[in-house]
Amino acid sequence: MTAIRITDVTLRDGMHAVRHQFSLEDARAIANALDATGVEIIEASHGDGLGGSSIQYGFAKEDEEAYLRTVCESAPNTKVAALLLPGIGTVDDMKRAVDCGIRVIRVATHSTEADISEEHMQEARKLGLEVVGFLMLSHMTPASVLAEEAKKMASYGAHCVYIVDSAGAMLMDEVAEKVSSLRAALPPEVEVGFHAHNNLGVSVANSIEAVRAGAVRIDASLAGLGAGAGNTPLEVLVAACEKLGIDTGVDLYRAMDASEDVVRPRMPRPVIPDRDSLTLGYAGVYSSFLLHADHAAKRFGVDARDILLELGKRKVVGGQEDMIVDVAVRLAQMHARQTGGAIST
Ligand SMILES: C[C@H](O)CC(=O)C(=O)O
Ligand SMILES: [Mn+2]
Repeated sequence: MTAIRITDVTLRDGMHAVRHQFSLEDARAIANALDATGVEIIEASHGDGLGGSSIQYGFAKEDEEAYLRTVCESAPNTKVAALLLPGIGTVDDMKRAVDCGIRVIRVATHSTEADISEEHMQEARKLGLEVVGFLMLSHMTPASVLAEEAKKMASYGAHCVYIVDSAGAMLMDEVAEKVSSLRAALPPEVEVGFHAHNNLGVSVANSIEAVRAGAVRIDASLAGLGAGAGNTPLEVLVAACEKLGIDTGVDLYRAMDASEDVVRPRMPRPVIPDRDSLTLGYAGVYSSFLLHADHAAKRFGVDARDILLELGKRKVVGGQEDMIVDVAVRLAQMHARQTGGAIST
């Protein structure tokens, strides 16, 4: 029987969907419920990883250490992971996270920039952490280049490297091609993982396709809570895997109950492919730009879809959040020129 290892990202990617406003009480309740499901790893941190709480990415409600400690204490049977984007989070942030109890670090870079993960991965290995590489916005990068980037991460000490569909822009054939390319390029002891966003409504299908192509680690979140139209819904993935004879180690009823009773009541808006989140997948834009684009659209009186389409054309990557306002202002100026009106701010 095929077996996969699931990492739940409700308390990290889900933070984007709640503007990083989970309280310690929310963290406790969700971590507790996840612990009971049997999921192997829970990722927790600001949506943009350690050190992400800032004017650029949005301030978190709670202090980072208090948040991590709460999750670790509330999930005693589960390994806790933190995300780290070099340049946002530092080696010191990682050491503090280890003091709080994390056992896995996931180091994320743009899919052509694995080299900036070297220092963080080597330090993580010295700290005895399980090390995962995260190649973000993988839809922008050809399979052969992703394989070379993944090999760099493996040489820095990664135990696993992920294809990350940050924009939810990939369909099944592309997932199969890119996951197989990593599987063929990496040493057998280095695992391949897959992280989906549901912007085109195919996160579960893509995740299954990834497993068929050789991925053994898959990300998911309760009720799909995550950036854009969310991540692969954990409970749906588990049900689909059971039907296909894929062992996830997760209790289906407990995952359903955690989703329904603990996470859905905490969702400020439905996490679905609506007109704006669908545009992310269609245009190939980083899912965590959604709420920033919605905010800029309201502020400058333009359509969020026009902002996202323009960002897609410009191939904007994570860290360029300030471009969202830039594009919104330009669209508003264009509109004002055409109608003879003024720009609202
Ligand atoms: C920082 C991003 O939210 C990481 C991630 O989950 C993705 O790229 O997708
Ligand atoms: Mn994500």
